[in-house]
Amino acid sequence: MSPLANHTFWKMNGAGNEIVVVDLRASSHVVTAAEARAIAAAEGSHFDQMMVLHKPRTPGTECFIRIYNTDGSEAGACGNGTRCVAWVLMDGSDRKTLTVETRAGLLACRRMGETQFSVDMGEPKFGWQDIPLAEEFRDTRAIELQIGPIDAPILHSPSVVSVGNPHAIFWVDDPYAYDLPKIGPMLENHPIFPDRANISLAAVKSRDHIVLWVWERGAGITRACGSAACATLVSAARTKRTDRAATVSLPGGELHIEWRDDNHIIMTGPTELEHVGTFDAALFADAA
Ligand SMILES: N[C@H](CCC[C@H](N)C(=O)O)C(=O)O
Repeated sequence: MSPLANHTFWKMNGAGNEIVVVDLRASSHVVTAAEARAIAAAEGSHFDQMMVLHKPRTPGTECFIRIYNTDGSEAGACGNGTRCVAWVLMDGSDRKTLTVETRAGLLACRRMGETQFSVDMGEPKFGWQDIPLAEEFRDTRAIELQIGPIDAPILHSPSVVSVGNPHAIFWVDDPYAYDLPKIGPMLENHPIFPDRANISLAAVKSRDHIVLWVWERGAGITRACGSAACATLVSAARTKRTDRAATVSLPGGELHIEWRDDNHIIMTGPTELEHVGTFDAALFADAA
């Protein structure tokens, strides 16, 4: 029995990151920011990210995905949500691989187990204009950015990178020792980030283990952020803090990230189905 088949709405999570998947491949409707906010606010359809599937734009892909944050803004990448989409699209078949498209490009997905999926998140971009930053920084392994008193900053010198969306990673001993719900919004909206940024606090525990807590652009604190895990691993490897593969422990679970020699980042992790339904307005008031 395939648990996901014959529906157009799925409430899922990826390592605790709350994901709604909506299939609009049979429709030409494009969800507006206001609609996304209303769906996020309704009981039964709350999400950190909503993955809306549209008809494919590129031959060989299953769909074009629009990714919405809780605040209605759109993102180019969502690692945990992409794993959930892979499960939805592979469910009920013996397919093990498929490709989807987002604003950030094509993503190849692979089934690794019943509910375990890998996504090729593509290549990181380290150039300041690509992230983007508001001013030139030649070296994005550590940029001049700090909060707190000038002579005793609370956080400083993050690594910055784009993995389809912008990330800043601050290296700390214990992520949970900081008031991220308070600090996060200030850094997310700092003028150095013209498109805002996802803000991570990362503790390197060993060459292959990182503990991570994330304030997400447009969504706030989440229990896991796949693209942040990717951004953190490549930044850690680039600054010689870790090797090129590591387990990243987030509040909601663990992701395995590998930065391959061909420069692609492979993220592997769990997905979970919470409930299914049909995409119509009534659903959002009372999801089964
Ligand atoms: N939770 C996501 C990231 C969502 C993207 C986002 N908050 C943004 O860049 O606007 C993930 O698993 O990768």
